[in-house]
Amino acid sequence: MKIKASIIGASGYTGVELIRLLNAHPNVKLQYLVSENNAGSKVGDIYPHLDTADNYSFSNPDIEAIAKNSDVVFLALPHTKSITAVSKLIEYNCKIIDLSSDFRLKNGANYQKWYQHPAASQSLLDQAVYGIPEINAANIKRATLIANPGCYPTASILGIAPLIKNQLLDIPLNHPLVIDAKSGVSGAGKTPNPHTHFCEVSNNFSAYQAGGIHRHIPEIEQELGILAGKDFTIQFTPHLIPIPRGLMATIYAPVKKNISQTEIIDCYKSFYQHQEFIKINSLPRPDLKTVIGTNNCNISLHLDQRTGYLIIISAIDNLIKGASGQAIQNMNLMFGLPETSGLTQLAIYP
Ligand SMILES: NC(=O)C1=CN([C@@H]2O[C@H](COP(=O)(O)OP(=O)(O)OC[C@H]3O[C@@H](n4cnc5c(N)ncnc54)[C@H](OP(=O)(O)O)[C@@H]3O)[C@@H](O)[C@H]2O)C=CC1
Ligand SMILES: CC(=O)N[C@@H](CCC(=O)OP(=O)(O)O)C(=O)O
Repeated sequence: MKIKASIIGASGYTGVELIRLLNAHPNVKLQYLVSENNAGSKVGDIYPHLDTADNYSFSNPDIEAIAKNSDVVFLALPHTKSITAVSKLIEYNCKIIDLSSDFRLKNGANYQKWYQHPAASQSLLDQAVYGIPEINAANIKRATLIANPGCYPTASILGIAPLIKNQLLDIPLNHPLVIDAKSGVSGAGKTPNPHTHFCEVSNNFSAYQAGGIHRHIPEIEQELGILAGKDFTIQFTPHLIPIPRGLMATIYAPVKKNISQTEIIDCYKSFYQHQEFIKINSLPRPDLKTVIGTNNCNISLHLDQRTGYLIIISAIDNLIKGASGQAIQNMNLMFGLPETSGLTQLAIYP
Protein backbone atom coordinates (compact mmCIF):
# COMPACT_ATOMS: atom_id res chain seq x y z
CA MET A 1 0.00 0.00 0.00
CA LYS A 2 1.37 3.40 -0.95
CA ILE A 3 1.31 6.38 1.43
CA LYS A 4 -1.32 8.90 0.26
CA ALA A 5 0.38 12.30 0.45
CA SER A 6 -1.22 15.73 -0.04
CA ILE A 7 0.49 19.10 -0.28
CA ILE A 8 -1.16 22.38 0.77
CA GLY A 9 0.66 25.30 -0.87
CA ALA A 10 1.70 22.97 -3.70
CA SER A 11 2.36 25.75 -6.23
CA GLY A 12 5.13 27.58 -4.30
CA TYR A 13 8.84 26.79 -4.47
CA THR A 14 8.92 24.18 -1.70
CA GLY A 15 5.53 22.76 -2.77
CA VAL A 16 6.73 22.25 -6.32
CA GLU A 17 9.91 20.63 -5.03
CA LEU A 18 7.76 18.30 -2.90
CA ILE A 19 5.80 17.30 -6.02
CA ARG A 20 9.03 16.59 -7.93
CA LEU A 21 10.55 14.47 -5.16
CA LEU A 22 7.37 12.67 -4.05
CA ASN A 23 6.48 11.83 -7.68
CA ALA A 24 9.68 9.74 -7.74
CA HIS A 25 9.22 8.25 -4.26
CA PRO A 26 8.63 4.47 -4.50
CA ASN A 27 6.22 4.36 -1.53
CA VAL A 28 4.08 7.44 -2.19
CA LYS A 29 0.94 8.25 -4.16
CA LEU A 30 0.25 11.97 -4.60
CA GLN A 31 -3.33 12.71 -3.53
CA TYR A 32 -4.27 16.43 -3.42
CA LEU A 33 -1.98 19.19 -4.72
CA VAL A 34 -3.70 22.17 -3.14
CA SER A 35 -3.37 25.64 -4.63
CA GLU A 36 -5.92 28.44 -4.27
CA ASN A 37 -4.76 30.34 -7.34
CA ASN A 38 -4.16 27.39 -9.66
CA ALA A 39 -7.02 25.07 -8.70
CA GLY A 40 -8.33 23.29 -11.80
CA SER A 41 -5.10 23.70 -13.80
CA LYS A 42 -2.88 20.82 -14.85
CA VAL A 43 0.40 20.90 -12.92
CA GLY A 44 2.29 20.34 -16.20
CA ASP A 45 0.63 23.40 -17.77
CA ILE A 46 1.88 25.70 -15.01
CA TYR A 47 5.17 23.88 -14.39
CA PRO A 48 6.25 22.12 -17.61
CA HIS A 49 9.11 20.35 -15.77
CA LEU A 50 6.40 18.47 -13.83
CA ASP A 51 4.52 17.30 -16.93
CA THR A 52 4.48 13.64 -15.80
CA ALA A 53 2.61 10.59 -17.04
CA ASP A 54 0.30 10.90 -14.01
CA ASN A 55 -1.03 14.18 -15.37
CA TYR A 56 -1.64 15.73 -11.92
CA SER A 57 -3.92 18.75 -11.38
CA PHE A 58 -3.96 21.42 -8.70
CA SER A 59 -7.16 21.47 -6.66
CA ASN A 60 -8.65 23.20 -3.63
CA PRO A 61 -10.78 20.75 -1.60
CA ASP A 62 -11.83 21.49 1.98
CA ILE A 63 -9.58 20.50 4.87
CA GLU A 64 -11.90 17.67 5.95
CA ALA A 65 -11.64 15.96 2.54
CA ILE A 66 -7.86 16.37 2.56
CA ALA A 67 -7.54 14.95 6.08
CA LYS A 68 -9.86 11.98 5.47
CA ASN A 69 -8.20 10.95 2.22
CA SER A 70 -4.52 11.44 3.10
CA ASP A 71 -2.06 9.54 5.27
CA VAL A 72 0.24 12.55 5.41
CA VAL A 73 -0.30 16.23 4.67
CA PHE A 74 2.60 18.57 3.92
CA LEU A 75 1.96 22.28 4.48
CA ALA A 76 4.13 24.55 2.34
CA LEU A 77 2.40 27.83 3.19
CA PRO A 78 3.87 31.19 4.23
CA HIS A 79 4.42 31.87 7.95
CA THR A 80 1.26 32.27 10.02
CA LYS A 81 -0.85 30.55 7.34
CA SER A 82 -0.46 26.99 8.64
CA ILE A 83 -1.96 27.50 12.09
CA THR A 84 -5.65 27.35 11.07
CA ALA A 85 -5.18 24.34 8.77
CA VAL A 86 -3.12 22.39 11.34
CA SER A 87 -5.69 23.10 14.10
CA LYS A 88 -8.25 21.28 11.92
CA LEU A 89 -6.01 18.51 10.48
CA ILE A 90 -4.91 17.45 13.96
CA GLU A 91 -8.49 16.25 14.68
CA TYR A 92 -8.08 13.51 12.05
CA ASN A 93 -5.89 10.48 11.67
CA CYS A 94 -3.32 11.89 9.26
CA LYS A 95 0.27 12.86 9.94
CA ILE A 96 1.21 16.51 9.42
CA ILE A 97 4.52 18.00 8.28
CA ASP A 98 4.60 21.79 8.36
CA LEU A 99 7.39 23.55 6.46
CA SER A 100 6.68 27.00 7.91
CA SER A 101 8.01 28.42 11.17
CA ASP A 102 4.58 28.28 12.86
CA PHE A 103 5.34 25.34 15.17
CA ARG A 104 9.11 25.52 15.58
CA LEU A 105 9.43 27.57 18.76
CA LYS A 106 8.35 25.65 21.85
CA ASN A 107 7.36 28.60 23.99
CA GLY A 108 4.34 30.57 22.72
CA ALA A 109 5.39 33.77 24.53
CA ASN A 110 8.91 33.57 23.10
CA TYR A 111 7.36 32.97 19.69
CA GLN A 112 5.26 36.12 19.91
CA LYS A 113 8.24 38.19 21.07
CA TRP A 114 10.34 37.20 18.05
CA TYR A 115 7.77 36.71 15.33
CA GLN A 116 5.46 39.55 16.37
CA HIS A 117 2.26 37.70 15.59
CA PRO A 118 0.12 35.35 17.68
CA ALA A 119 1.53 31.86 18.15
CA ALA A 120 -0.35 28.59 17.64
CA SER A 121 -1.98 27.24 20.80
CA GLN A 122 0.52 26.04 23.41
CA SER A 123 -0.97 22.53 23.18
CA LEU A 124 -0.16 22.36 19.44
CA LEU A 125 3.34 23.77 20.07
CA ASP A 126 3.79 21.08 22.72
CA GLN A 127 2.76 18.36 20.27
CA ALA A 128 5.02 19.58 17.46
CA VAL A 129 8.34 17.75 17.10
CA TYR A 130 11.28 19.67 15.63
CA GLY A 131 12.10 17.66 12.53
CA ILE A 132 15.87 17.44 12.24
CA PRO A 133 16.27 13.68 11.73
CA GLU A 134 20.01 13.40 12.42
CA ILE A 135 19.41 14.70 15.96
CA ASN A 136 15.78 13.94 16.78
CA ALA A 137 14.88 10.67 15.01
CA ALA A 138 13.35 8.86 18.02
CA ASN A 139 10.80 11.65 18.62
CA ILE A 140 10.10 12.09 14.90
CA LYS A 141 9.16 8.39 14.57
CA ARG A 142 6.42 8.83 17.20
CA ALA A 143 5.21 12.26 16.06
CA THR A 144 1.89 13.30 14.52
CA LEU A 145 2.95 16.90 13.85
CA ILE A 146 6.41 17.84 12.58
CA ALA A 147 7.78 21.39 12.61
CA ASN A 148 10.18 21.14 9.68
CA PRO A 149 13.27 23.29 10.38
CA GLY A 150 14.20 26.49 8.55
CA CYS A 151 16.98 26.39 5.96
CA TYR A 152 19.56 28.49 7.85
CA PRO A 153 18.88 26.55 11.09
CA THR A 154 19.35 23.20 9.32
CA ALA A 155 22.85 24.08 8.04
CA SER A 156 23.81 25.81 11.30
CA ILE A 157 22.56 23.21 13.78
CA LEU A 158 24.03 20.28 11.85
CA GLY A 159 27.37 22.12 11.67
CA ILE A 160 27.57 22.89 15.40
CA ALA A 161 25.83 19.95 17.14
CA PRO A 162 28.87 17.59 17.35
CA LEU A 163 30.97 20.29 19.05
CA ILE A 164 28.31 20.86 21.70
CA LYS A 165 27.67 17.17 22.31
CA ASN A 166 31.41 16.47 22.73
CA GLN A 167 32.01 19.65 24.78
CA LEU A 168 34.72 20.85 22.41
CA LEU A 169 33.69 24.51 22.31
CA ASP A 170 35.73 27.02 24.26
CA ILE A 171 33.73 30.21 23.83
CA PRO A 172 34.84 33.15 25.99
CA LEU A 173 32.25 33.98 28.65
CA ASN A 174 29.34 36.11 27.35
CA HIS A 175 30.52 35.82 23.76
CA PRO A 176 28.14 34.46 21.09
CA LEU A 177 29.07 31.90 18.45
CA VAL A 178 29.37 33.63 15.05
CA ILE A 179 27.40 32.30 12.06
CA ASP A 180 27.79 34.02 8.71
CA ALA A 181 25.26 32.57 6.26
CA LYS A 182 24.40 32.98 2.58
CA SER A 183 21.31 31.83 0.69
CA GLY A 184 20.17 31.57 -2.91
CA VAL A 185 17.10 33.65 -3.79
CA SER A 186 14.55 30.79 -3.77
CA GLY A 187 14.94 30.95 0.04
CA ALA A 188 12.71 34.01 -0.09
CA GLY A 189 9.84 32.12 -1.78
CA LYS A 190 8.03 32.63 -5.09
CA THR A 191 6.04 35.72 -4.19
CA PRO A 192 8.12 38.62 -5.55
CA ASN A 193 9.37 41.34 -3.24
CA PRO A 194 11.49 44.44 -3.98
CA HIS A 195 14.70 42.73 -2.82
CA THR A 196 14.35 39.63 -5.00
CA HIS A 197 13.84 41.24 -8.42
CA PHE A 198 16.41 40.24 -11.06
CA CYS A 199 17.90 43.75 -11.17
CA GLU A 200 18.39 43.80 -7.38
CA VAL A 201 19.93 40.35 -7.17
CA SER A 202 21.96 39.79 -10.32
CA ASN A 203 25.59 40.93 -10.20
CA ASN A 204 25.01 41.76 -6.56
CA PHE A 205 25.61 40.34 -3.07
CA SER A 206 23.81 41.73 -0.06
CA ALA A 207 23.55 41.26 3.69
CA TYR A 208 20.21 41.68 5.42
CA GLN A 209 19.00 42.11 8.99
CA ALA A 210 22.59 42.59 10.21
CA GLY A 211 22.47 43.17 13.95
CA GLY A 212 18.74 42.55 13.79
CA ILE A 213 16.42 39.79 14.86
CA HIS A 214 16.07 37.32 12.04
CA ARG A 215 13.46 34.70 12.98
CA HIS A 216 16.05 31.94 12.68
CA ILE A 217 18.05 33.27 15.65
CA PRO A 218 15.62 32.02 18.32
CA GLU A 219 15.15 28.78 16.38
CA ILE A 220 18.89 28.01 16.26
CA GLU A 221 19.41 29.14 19.87
CA GLN A 222 16.49 26.99 21.06
CA GLU A 223 17.78 23.81 19.44
CA LEU A 224 21.45 24.34 20.34
CA GLY A 225 20.34 25.24 23.89
CA ILE A 226 18.51 21.90 24.15
CA LEU A 227 21.69 20.08 23.06
CA ALA A 228 23.88 22.13 25.41
CA GLY A 229 21.48 21.85 28.36
CA LYS A 230 21.84 25.62 28.91
CA ASP A 231 21.23 28.91 27.09
CA PHE A 232 23.18 29.25 23.87
CA THR A 233 23.76 32.55 22.07
CA ILE A 234 24.62 33.10 18.42
CA GLN A 235 25.53 36.12 16.32
CA PHE A 236 23.86 35.54 12.96
CA THR A 237 24.01 37.53 9.71
CA PRO A 238 22.23 36.26 6.57
CA HIS A 239 23.21 37.25 3.03
CA LEU A 240 21.55 36.91 -0.37
CA ILE A 241 23.63 35.48 -3.21
CA PRO A 242 22.70 35.79 -6.90
CA ILE A 243 21.87 32.11 -7.53
CA PRO A 244 18.47 30.35 -7.46
CA ARG A 245 19.25 27.74 -4.81
CA GLY A 246 21.94 26.68 -2.33
CA LEU A 247 22.85 27.82 1.17
CA MET A 248 26.15 27.99 3.03
CA ALA A 249 26.72 28.75 6.71
CA THR A 250 30.27 29.63 7.76
CA ILE A 251 30.62 29.17 11.50
CA TYR A 252 33.55 30.49 13.55
CA ALA A 253 33.93 28.18 16.55
CA PRO A 254 36.66 28.64 19.18
CA VAL A 255 37.60 25.10 20.24
CA LYS A 256 39.51 23.62 23.18
CA LYS A 257 43.28 23.88 22.97
CA ASN A 258 45.38 20.85 22.05
CA ILE A 259 42.70 19.24 19.88
CA SER A 260 43.83 18.34 16.39
CA GLN A 261 42.03 18.59 13.05
CA THR A 262 42.05 14.76 12.84
CA GLU A 263 40.44 14.41 16.27
CA ILE A 264 37.75 16.91 15.31
CA ILE A 265 37.00 15.11 12.06
CA ASP A 266 36.81 11.78 13.90
CA CYS A 267 34.42 13.30 16.41
CA TYR A 268 32.09 14.60 13.64
CA LYS A 269 32.25 11.26 11.78
CA SER A 270 31.38 9.37 14.90
CA PHE A 271 28.50 11.76 15.77
CA TYR A 272 27.04 11.32 12.27
CA GLN A 273 27.82 7.60 11.98
CA HIS A 274 25.11 5.90 9.84
CA GLN A 275 23.70 9.32 8.75
CA GLU A 276 23.85 8.98 5.00
CA PHE A 277 22.99 12.59 4.20
CA ILE A 278 25.83 14.12 6.22
CA LYS A 279 29.20 14.37 4.47
CA ILE A 280 32.18 15.26 6.65
CA ASN A 281 35.40 16.40 4.99
CA SER A 282 37.96 19.19 4.70
CA LEU A 283 37.48 20.09 1.05
CA PRO A 284 40.02 22.70 -0.10
CA ARG A 285 37.24 24.72 -1.75
CA PRO A 286 33.89 23.80 -0.17
CA ASP A 287 31.10 24.94 -2.50
CA LEU A 288 27.40 24.68 -3.29
CA LYS A 289 27.58 22.56 -6.44
CA THR A 290 28.52 19.62 -4.22
CA VAL A 291 25.03 19.68 -2.64
CA ILE A 292 22.63 21.35 -5.09
CA GLY A 293 19.97 18.85 -6.15
CA THR A 294 20.66 16.56 -3.14
CA ASN A 295 19.35 16.06 0.38
CA ASN A 296 22.93 16.18 1.66
CA CYS A 297 24.57 18.52 4.14
CA ASN A 298 28.27 18.91 3.38
CA ILE A 299 30.23 19.87 6.49
CA SER A 300 33.78 20.97 5.72
CA LEU A 301 36.04 21.39 8.76
CA HIS A 302 39.16 23.56 8.93
CA LEU A 303 41.09 24.10 12.17
CA ASP A 304 43.11 27.31 12.22
CA GLN A 305 45.89 26.45 14.65
CA ARG A 306 47.08 30.05 14.72
CA THR A 307 43.83 31.39 16.22
CA GLY A 308 42.32 28.26 17.77
CA TYR A 309 39.15 28.65 15.70
CA LEU A 310 37.48 25.80 13.89
CA ILE A 311 35.94 27.10 10.66
CA ILE A 312 32.87 25.00 9.86
CA ILE A 313 31.45 25.40 6.38
CA SER A 314 28.03 23.78 6.24
CA ALA A 315 26.35 23.66 2.81
CA ILE A 316 22.87 22.48 1.77
CA ASP A 317 20.33 22.90 -1.00
CA ASN A 318 17.83 25.19 0.77
CA LEU A 319 14.87 23.67 -1.11
CA ILE A 320 15.88 20.03 -0.41
CA LYS A 321 17.76 19.44 2.89
CA GLY A 322 16.62 22.93 3.94
CA ALA A 323 12.93 22.24 3.24
CA SER A 324 11.19 19.63 1.03
CA GLY A 325 13.83 16.85 1.15
CA GLN A 326 14.09 17.07 4.93
CA ALA A 327 10.26 16.99 5.11
CA ILE A 328 10.30 13.73 3.12
CA GLN A 329 13.10 12.36 5.32
CA ASN A 330 10.80 13.08 8.29
CA MET A 331 7.89 11.35 6.51
CA ASN A 332 10.09 8.29 5.91
CA LEU A 333 10.87 8.06 9.62
CA MET A 334 7.20 8.55 10.61
CA PHE A 335 6.14 5.67 8.32
CA GLY A 336 8.97 3.30 9.23
CA LEU A 337 10.70 3.58 5.84
CA PRO A 338 14.46 3.88 5.30
CA GLU A 339 15.36 7.57 5.72
CA THR A 340 16.83 7.65 2.24
CA SER A 341 13.70 6.43 0.38
CA GLY A 342 13.13 8.73 -2.59
CA LEU A 343 16.06 10.95 -1.60
CA THR A 344 19.12 9.39 -3.17
CA GLN A 345 19.68 11.95 -5.94
CA LEU A 346 23.29 12.94 -6.59
CA ALA A 347 24.32 16.55 -7.15
CA ILE A 348 24.02 18.19 -10.55
CA TYR A 349 27.44 19.11 -11.95
CA PRO A 350 28.79 21.39 -13.39
N1 LIG B 1 12.04 28.58 0.14
C1 LIG B 1 12.84 27.99 1.01
O1 LIG B 1 14.03 27.78 0.76
C2 LIG B 1 12.29 27.54 2.31
C3 LIG B 1 11.02 27.82 2.72
N2 LIG B 1 10.56 27.38 3.94
C4 LIG B 1 9.20 27.69 4.37
O2 LIG B 1 8.27 26.91 3.63
C5 LIG B 1 7.07 27.62 3.44
C6 LIG B 1 6.77 27.72 1.95
O3 LIG B 1 7.84 28.43 1.34
P1 LIG B 1 7.95 28.68 -0.22
O4 LIG B 1 7.49 27.48 -0.94
O5 LIG B 1 9.31 29.20 -0.46
O6 LIG B 1 6.88 29.85 -0.39
P2 LIG B 1 6.20 30.37 -1.74
O7 LIG B 1 5.89 31.81 -1.51
O8 LIG B 1 7.03 30.02 -2.91
O9 LIG B 1 4.84 29.55 -1.83
C7 LIG B 1 3.83 29.63 -0.86
C8 LIG B 1 2.55 29.04 -1.43
O10 LIG B 1 1.53 29.14 -0.45
C9 LIG B 1 0.27 29.44 -1.07
N3 LIG B 1 -0.45 30.44 -0.25
C10 LIG B 1 -1.58 30.21 0.45
N4 LIG B 1 -1.94 31.30 1.14
C11 LIG B 1 -1.06 32.27 0.84
C12 LIG B 1 -0.95 33.61 1.22
N5 LIG B 1 -1.80 34.18 2.05
N6 LIG B 1 0.08 34.33 0.71
C13 LIG B 1 0.95 33.77 -0.15
N7 LIG B 1 0.88 32.47 -0.55
C14 LIG B 1 -0.12 31.73 -0.06
C15 LIG B 1 0.59 30.00 -2.45
O11 LIG B 1 -0.14 29.28 -3.45
P3 LIG B 1 -1.70 29.48 -3.70
O12 LIG B 1 -2.01 30.89 -3.31
O13 LIG B 1 -1.95 29.18 -5.11
O14 LIG B 1 -2.39 28.50 -2.78
C16 LIG B 1 2.07 29.80 -2.66
O15 LIG B 1 2.34 29.07 -3.80
C17 LIG B 1 7.26 29.00 4.08
O16 LIG B 1 6.70 29.02 5.36
C18 LIG B 1 8.78 29.12 4.11
O17 LIG B 1 9.21 29.97 5.09
C19 LIG B 1 11.34 26.64 4.75
C20 LIG B 1 12.63 26.32 4.41
C21 LIG B 1 13.22 26.78 3.17
C1 LIG C 1 16.83 34.16 1.26
C2 LIG C 1 15.71 34.33 2.25
O1 LIG C 1 14.99 35.31 2.23
N1 LIG C 1 15.56 33.35 3.14
C3 LIG C 1 14.53 33.35 4.14
C4 LIG C 1 14.59 32.08 4.95
C5 LIG C 1 13.82 30.95 4.36
C6 LIG C 1 13.70 29.73 5.28
O2 LIG C 1 14.20 28.71 5.33
O3 LIG C 1 13.16 29.75 6.32
P1 LIG C 1 11.75 29.78 6.92
O4 LIG C 1 11.11 28.49 6.74
O5 LIG C 1 11.90 30.12 8.35
O6 LIG C 1 11.12 30.85 6.10
C7 LIG C 1 14.68 34.54 5.09
O7 LIG C 1 15.78 34.98 5.37
O8 LIG C 1 13.65 34.93 5.65
